[in-house]
Amino acid sequence: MTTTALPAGTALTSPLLAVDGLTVRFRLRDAVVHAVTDLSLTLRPGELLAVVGESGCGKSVLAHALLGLLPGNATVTGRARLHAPGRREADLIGAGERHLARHVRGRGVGLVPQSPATALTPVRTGRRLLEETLRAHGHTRRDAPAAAVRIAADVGFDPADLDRYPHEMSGGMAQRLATALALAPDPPVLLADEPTTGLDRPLVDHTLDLLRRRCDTGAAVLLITHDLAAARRVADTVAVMYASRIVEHRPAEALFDDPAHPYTAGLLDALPDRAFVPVPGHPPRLTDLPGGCAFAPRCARATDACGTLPRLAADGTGRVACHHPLREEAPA
Ligand SMILES: Nc1ncnc2c1ncn2[C@@H]1O[C@H](COP(=O)(O)OP(=O)(O)OP(=O)(O)O)[C@@H](O)[C@H]1O
Repeated sequence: MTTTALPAGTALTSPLLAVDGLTVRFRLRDAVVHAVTDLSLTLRPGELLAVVGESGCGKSVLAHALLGLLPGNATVTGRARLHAPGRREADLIGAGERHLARHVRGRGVGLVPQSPATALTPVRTGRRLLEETLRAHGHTRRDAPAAAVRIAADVGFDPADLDRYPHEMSGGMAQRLATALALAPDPPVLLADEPTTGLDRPLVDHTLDLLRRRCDTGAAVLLITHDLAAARRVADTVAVMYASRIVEHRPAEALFDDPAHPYTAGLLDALPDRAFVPVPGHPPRLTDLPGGCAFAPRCARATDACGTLPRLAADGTGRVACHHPLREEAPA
């Protein structure tokens, strides 16, 4: 298992969430999908960690593994522990469904799902969904209605639309309702999986600022996003995933100004306000990963050394898994 090095600049408080060596495999009839491999990270109070990477690299599976939401063909190994203030430490991987449902999902770790339209119960209005969630988490029958209106307004959902059913909502409205539902129990850790999908620019910024404010009051957010501009706007730390593994992890400013992994540099070069050149080639199939560095076939810096798997090693400000990193610092 990889040791979790703390990116420099991260506060030295105890983590709310500590993930160590998390690995997820899906069994298919004639293959195994390597969806998440030996993934270690911590999330501290006040930290907004953005997890970025191309489609299919394992970001959503990571979030679902932490909440015990994977289907029956998944095997999950490794450790993930939630240390919420004032509560008993929870083992997210070893805990049974009953414990996760009662004590972890919602109140300990909230999830803004990637496809809210399919996650929302279709036969209840937005108001009913929100009020029921609030009442399940300590609000009284009397104060839940006002709290529902307040939370809806906070996420930019017009309270006048709360009596709509999910199928009467646009994708963006469903997205905001899903965010309101995840925030209603006030969880210390929030996993937000592409929470700005379907929103126009002002609402994207509104949602990102809302997540930032949660962290500023001591909660922690793991933001899964394709949108590097979003990560740059609000993240304290960024973990870049490639083909199921973290390949770089460091404070956002250092990562955006001075990336070490050629893949990170490629993602940044693809931004419209930079070179606007996509990373050449395609990610490998997760059923057929090479033994060495999975990025090597797309990497201009690859050499024979890349035939062996690079270790995710600490460097000056964070961690990188590369035999030929772009930064000056020698691995620590
Ligand atoms: N139930 C499943 N059975 C088999 N493979 C699965 C299953 N669920 C996910 N996968 C595979 O796991 C890999 C990681 O998927 P994941 O949804 O985490 O990607 P992602 O990085 O979140 O991508 P996106 O940004 O497109 O959502 C993909 O190859 C996906 O096809």
